Amino acid sequence: MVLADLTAGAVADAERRALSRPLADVERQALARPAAKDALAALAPADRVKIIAEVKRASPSRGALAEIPDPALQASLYEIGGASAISVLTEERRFGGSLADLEAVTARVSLPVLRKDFIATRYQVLEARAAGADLVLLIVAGIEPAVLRDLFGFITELGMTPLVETHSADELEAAIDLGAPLIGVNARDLKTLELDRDLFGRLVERIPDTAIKIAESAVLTPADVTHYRSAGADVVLIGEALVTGDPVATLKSFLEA
Ligand SMILES: O=P(O)(O)OC[C@@H](O)[C@@H](O)c1c[nH]c2ccccc12
Repeated sequence: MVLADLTAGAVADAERRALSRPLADVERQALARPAAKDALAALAPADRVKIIAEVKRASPSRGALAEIPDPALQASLYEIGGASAISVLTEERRFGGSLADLEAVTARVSLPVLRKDFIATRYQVLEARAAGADLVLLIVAGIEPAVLRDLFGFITELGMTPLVETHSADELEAAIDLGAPLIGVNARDLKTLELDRDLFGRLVERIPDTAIKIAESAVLTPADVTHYRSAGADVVLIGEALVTGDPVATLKSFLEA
């Protein structure tokens, strides 16, 4: 199962980092950071669709996408192009990301930044804040309910915003039970890597209007943005199209869709 392997790998990598950077140190660095940015304000529903633009080098389903020698430059182009928030993939093994990428991006942009990884421990959450992240992804299918609840509370306590990702009606129920303010529906099933572009449209009516509705994955054209927007997405999260094309021009065409 891809998702279980990705999560186990990400946790093992974090445990390895913890040998040279103990939790107490990361915690001190996390607490020394200026307050996290207000992601809910940045992503609040508006009369136009909003975009979370992702720094993404590769993925298990799509292989290598782009080298991105300067992730901070990539993110600053997203900011210029009109993105409302930035996502940085920090998973190393299959997505080619790193915490260094996250730190470089948070140092450069003024938009809220999401740590996109397979988060299953408090240590990883502290790493995110220590690197300047404002949001942290939690994948419902990737962690036990008790861990999901604990990490959701911990992220919130640290002043960050959890983005709770779902891929089924049951997972959506779990996100709603938590009171998640940002709910994502990923078109990609992280257990099989299959894509279901219509999943968002089927699940969206179950999401309460108190939550911000985010459609994730598989946006390659302006028509894909329109597809999610007309289904009810407040926000779309886009990676591949922005790293393989001109980021500013692509964002512009998506925002005008
Ligand atoms: O590159 P795309 O198809 O535009 O997708 C971006 C984003 O949705 C995808 O990277 C993603 C969504 N949820 C995830 C969870 C883990 C890793 C990656 C993801």
